[in-house]
Amino acid sequence: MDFPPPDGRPCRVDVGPLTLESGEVLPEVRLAVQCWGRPSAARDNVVLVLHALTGDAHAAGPAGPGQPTPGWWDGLIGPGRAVDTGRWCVLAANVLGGCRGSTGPAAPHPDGGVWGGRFPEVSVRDQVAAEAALADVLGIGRFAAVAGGSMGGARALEWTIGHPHRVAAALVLAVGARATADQIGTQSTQIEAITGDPHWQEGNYHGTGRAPTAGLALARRIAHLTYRTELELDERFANAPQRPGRELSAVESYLRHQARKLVDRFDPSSYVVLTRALNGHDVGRGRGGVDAALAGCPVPTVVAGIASDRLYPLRLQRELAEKLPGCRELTVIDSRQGHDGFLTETGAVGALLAATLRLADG
Ligand SMILES: CC(=O)SCCNC(=O)CCNC(=O)[C@H](O)C(C)(C)COP(=O)(O)OP(=O)(O)OC[C@H]1O[C@@H](n2cnc3c(N)ncnc32)[C@H](O)[C@@H]1OP(=O)(O)O
Ligand SMILES: N[C@@H](CCO)C(=O)O
Repeated sequence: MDFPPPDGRPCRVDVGPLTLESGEVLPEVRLAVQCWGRPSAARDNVVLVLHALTGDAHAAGPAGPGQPTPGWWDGLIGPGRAVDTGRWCVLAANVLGGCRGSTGPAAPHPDGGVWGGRFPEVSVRDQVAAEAALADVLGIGRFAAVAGGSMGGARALEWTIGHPHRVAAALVLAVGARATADQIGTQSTQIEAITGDPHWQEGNYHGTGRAPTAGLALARRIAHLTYRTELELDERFANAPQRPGRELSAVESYLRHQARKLVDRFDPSSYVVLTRALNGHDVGRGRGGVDAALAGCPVPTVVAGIASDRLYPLRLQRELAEKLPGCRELTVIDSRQGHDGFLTETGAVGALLAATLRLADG
């Protein structure tokens, strides 16, 4: 098949059927893809960038019609940028289970309806298997690099452990080897906010005119608090009201705004499917445990975390750096923005990408 256009134009790629970790088979998997720069004849200069929970294939470029957010690593990808598209070809795909063009609960079922509540549970490993099938279809034997933060970091790590021969170098950012009790605790609370919404309808709400948007809004508010820091929020909002004399606090207004923006661009059942996948993230599953899985991974890797990240604290990246034989450096990003630093700290993330590509150059 032809490679996606080099100017970031969205396209969809059929990657065929996929057998999931659970044994269930998804009969037709399609991934929404964007690409910047041209692949070499050998297709050995392709860098796979992996988005986080609510991201999509739009890693670079502005927001626009049909594209509600600017690229999540915009500023890092392009001519002369950290990932120089004069040299590298950058590929991004919306994750399996997502709602931005890839096969997921809001996508068409082969019977002509919508998957809805019939969409099976997928794991981070299944998501990587779908990306590996995409690489097969596009004729990419080995990525020059895979890179991602948060859920994108979980997939980057799964790539290096599950498909080490297909990755020359990796950036694993703001993630750990498995979900922690704290993450599962807050994330399962978010899931319940959605599935407990009277409009949830067992996930079969598409086309009914009623969707669990109140649940999704609540989930995002809970999540957003875990993405930022106590200090940042207090410095920005303290205990101020949104308007003098009004009851609504500024931080509440801010969280409502974040929630509204997500509700406008994201499907609640995708949020549930992807959050469940994150809750099940565990590189040690079926591989003799975390230590054995990490010890068997030779891929040259840059590991990084954010000092103020309370969702994926630094101890998790320290563990990765200690136990991954291929880890070349552990970088700590100093940011007041907590977990979201993997999106907002452009300068530091650019340096990490540059370091990863130096590893790819051998
Ligand atoms: C994984 C992915 O990559 S997904 C694609 C990109 N990510 C997202 O869109 C995820 C959702 N957004 C975010 O998580 C964050 O906005 C980030 C990480 C992208 C950016 O963070 P920051 O630049 O620090 O933005 P911040 O958290 O301050 O939010 C700014 C918004 O809050 C609004 N805001 C600030 N204070 C208030 C308030 N008191 N009341 C209401 N709204 C407020 C601002 O007007 C601004 O609105 P806008 O985004 O509509 O322009
Ligand atoms: N802000 C990010 C954080 C999750 O890692 C997102 O919405 O995907």
